[in-house]
Amino acid sequence: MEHLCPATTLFPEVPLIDLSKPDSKTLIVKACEEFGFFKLINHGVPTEFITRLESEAIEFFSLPLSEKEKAGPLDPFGYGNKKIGSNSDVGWVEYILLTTSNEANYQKFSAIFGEAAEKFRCAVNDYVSAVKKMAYEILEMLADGLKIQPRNVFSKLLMDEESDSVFRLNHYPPCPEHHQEMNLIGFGEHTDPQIISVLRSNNISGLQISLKDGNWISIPPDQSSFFINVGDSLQVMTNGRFKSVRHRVVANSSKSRLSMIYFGGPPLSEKIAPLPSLMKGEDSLYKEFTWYEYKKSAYKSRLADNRLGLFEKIAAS
Ligand SMILES: C=C1C[C@]23C[C@@]1(O)CC[C@H]2[C@@]12CC[C@H](O)[C@@](C)(C(=O)O1)[C@H]2[C@@H]3C(=O)O
Ligand SMILES: O=C(O)CCC(=O)C(=O)O
Ligand SMILES: [Fe+2]
Repeated sequence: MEHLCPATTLFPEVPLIDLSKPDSKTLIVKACEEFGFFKLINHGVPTEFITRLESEAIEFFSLPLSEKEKAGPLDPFGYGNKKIGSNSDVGWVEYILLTTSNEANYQKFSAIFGEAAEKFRCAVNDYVSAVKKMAYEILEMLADGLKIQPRNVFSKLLMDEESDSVFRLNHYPPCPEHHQEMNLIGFGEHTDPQIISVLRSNNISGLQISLKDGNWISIPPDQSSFFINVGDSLQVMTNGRFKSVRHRVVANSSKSRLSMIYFGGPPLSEKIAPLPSLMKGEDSLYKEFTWYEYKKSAYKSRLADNRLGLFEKIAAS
């Protein structure tokens, strides 16, 4: 099990974006360049969708393990416990992974919940639809802030019917005492492979992000806000101008953390390459690849690996 370096105590403020303010598109660009991460308020996602999904998730994670396991094994969707991915990564976490594009996932849940599965499905659908809309808006503000056209250059990839997006519910149970001196990892450090991730958690701490200088900072939780991560694909599309943020979750000693994350990805056939309008005579830092190729390689990697390294023209040191 991984040991953690302590998070620094002196840290810069994580950018706070108020979607209702007119200057937010410039601030979003700055946040994506400096941190690859920001906190979002006045987001427009109805609180009712958030609380309904949260109670459905609590209900599910409170079931006996033998019941929850009926929604497994991960293939790669369904219920997972401690194992993350298929390459020996583990964390103090249990979770549900779902595609956002087809309903096949839910068959596993019908087997356990019967008719109650429909309630769960509706709660996920309402929440994901609202969060997607907000993600489109952010991506369009990013295009405006970068002064590139068309303004749907990023958002159209998530809007596409073939968009390969994922939704995840993570539950981090309190970490038992005999594990505490291990400084237990809930979810090990990594970057998200997709374009953008939209994270919402309950009021329990644990999320940390890595700054450019390699120091880790703890992100105070806020259940009424969202946290946005730049993913590897957006890093490539901006030719490295935006950085995908390394982040991790530390297990809490006494309370359960619950998070819900929408990972907005492009269609599998999409070429992921720097946008010509952002290159201004520069060379691409990356070799050409499709999202399918990147994803295939990502799923063979360990959680903490630098997955983009393989696709950089000058190999990462
Ligand atoms: C170890 C792994 C888990 C992961 C697939 C991978 O091989 C490397 C990337 C991991 C990650 C991180 C962000 C998301 O949580 C996730 C669903 C994704 O798309 O990439 C996970 C993958 C997973 O848990 O299956
Ligand atoms: O659960 C969290 O707060 C973050 C988890 C995460 O980074 C992920 O699932 O990719
Ligand atoms: Fe992540």
